[in-house]
Amino acid sequence: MAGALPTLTQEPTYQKLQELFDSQGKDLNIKDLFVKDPKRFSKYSLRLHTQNDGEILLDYSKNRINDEVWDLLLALAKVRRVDAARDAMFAGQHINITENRAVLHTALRNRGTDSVLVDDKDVMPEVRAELAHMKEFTNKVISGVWRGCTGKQITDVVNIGIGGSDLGPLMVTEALKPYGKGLHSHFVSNIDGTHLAEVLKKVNYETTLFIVASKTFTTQETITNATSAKAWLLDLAKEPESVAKHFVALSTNKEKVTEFGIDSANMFGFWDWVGGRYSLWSAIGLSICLSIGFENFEQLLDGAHYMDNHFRSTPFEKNAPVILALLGVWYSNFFKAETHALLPYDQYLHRFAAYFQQGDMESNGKFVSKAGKAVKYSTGPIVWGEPGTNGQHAFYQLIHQGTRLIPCDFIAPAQTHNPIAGGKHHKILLSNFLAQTEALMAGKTADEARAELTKAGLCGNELENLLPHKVFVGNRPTNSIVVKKVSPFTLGALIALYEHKIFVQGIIWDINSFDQWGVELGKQLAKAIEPELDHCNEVSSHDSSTNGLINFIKANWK
Ligand SMILES: O=P(O)(O)OC[C@H]1O[C@](O)(CO)[C@@H](O)[C@@H]1O
Repeated sequence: MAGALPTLTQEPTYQKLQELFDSQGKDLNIKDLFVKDPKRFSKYSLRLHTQNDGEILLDYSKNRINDEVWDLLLALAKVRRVDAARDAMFAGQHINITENRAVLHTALRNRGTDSVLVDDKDVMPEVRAELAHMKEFTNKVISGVWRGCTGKQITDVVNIGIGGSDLGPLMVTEALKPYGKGLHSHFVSNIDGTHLAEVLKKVNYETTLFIVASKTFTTQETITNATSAKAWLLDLAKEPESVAKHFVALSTNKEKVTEFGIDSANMFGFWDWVGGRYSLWSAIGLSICLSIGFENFEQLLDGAHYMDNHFRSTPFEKNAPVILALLGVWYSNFFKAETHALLPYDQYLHRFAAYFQQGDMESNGKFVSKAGKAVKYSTGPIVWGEPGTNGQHAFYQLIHQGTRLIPCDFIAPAQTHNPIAGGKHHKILLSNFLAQTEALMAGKTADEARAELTKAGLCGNELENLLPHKVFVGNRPTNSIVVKKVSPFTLGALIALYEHKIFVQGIIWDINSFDQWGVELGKQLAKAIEPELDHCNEVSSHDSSTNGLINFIKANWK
């Protein structure tokens, strides 16, 4: 067993990177680098050949890196033993140390014949059995064999879950709408009664299937929403037996599912080695199956498996997740970038950034190392984004001319599912994507701006006053990921690409990317406050702000 690693900032390769950053890295200009090296695009881009859905292009040439920086970043991945950590994950070791669990969402999409061992037991037979159960159920519902309590065919599916039990299924269902099989999908996550109430207004109890998705089956929001949905059904259907026709559960907790009143025959299971934010590949993906059909769900798994193999077997310099991770480290730790934008140029991917807010921020939003020591460097960035071109008309001003450095990933499909107006919309969309990455990189100099203003007829003070506002400093880094089309396969590959990027960063930062203790404190305090809202007396047990807020609400809410 190799010895312990030094803390990241004591790592000689990290220190060399710091020196390189100080001496030249911080001043690298992407536009100049392109002028100096006509082969920059081919050097800093990758084409991944998939078996059936075309190539995936990753262009990372518009970054503030040169060969020296890049070699050192690749060396950093090596000295931080990313390869050993990756192999430990795939081998089912208990890398989630604070919960003493394996991390094996990759087993859920292990499409080969290999066994995957967790504590010396091959988990693949159970994984395959659960997939078979999902397939059987999906086919029954879509074909109309499974019927509601009055004999009518199911038309609407309501997934009740939150966090990983909501965001993944919702994002994928939206992304793959063109593959829909005709059922209407709805998602209820928020404890705010409005969320459930608005969905219930749209559905008919006779034709609605509720999927209660919760790994633990103890999450307050989900159990409260599911209980209210069950009461709504029973109120209309009158018969307790109707629950069996209209409720299924996705969980690791059989006991709680039964306690809730869902027959274990209508339960789809998974395992503690599937983290919530990595669970869309498990039974948690049932709402995806019902939306796009089981074959397409399998394609999604195939795409992720393809990326798993790429991550496992490709040298770091050609390894897409490693490349994205290292670029993120370069900007977070050396340029001190605070955020990272995900900008899909595809309306179907409108929940992609929201999905990876949990994927990234719940994984890498940690301030202590695996050994429990406070780290002295930045870890996970703030992840955000909206689809293009909406973002352009909202926040791109700040990306282009603000005072902060915001590395951006642009994601675009070469083909659209909706080539309306003879493909005009898609052509405009793609032109915007291409123009944005070019503009962010190249900027506009004062001379260029001056020439433009002069051409427009401005001169004298008027020109001089406007000039500084028209300058774009450029040199804003972007990655571009282009797929042939957003298909189940390419989407699966894209999601796995980001999952592994997050993994690699967690290894470099020496944090546990697989727990989420940071969500617990608020939950604990909410439990204490809830009964206080019922008391008639004013509350005085908290700080004066919290007391003031509670007492104001109590005085006004009825
Ligand atoms: O699936 P469950 O157990 O209801 O948990 C939902 C979500 O709650 C969290 O534990 C905390 O937000 C997430 O990690 C998880 O995805």
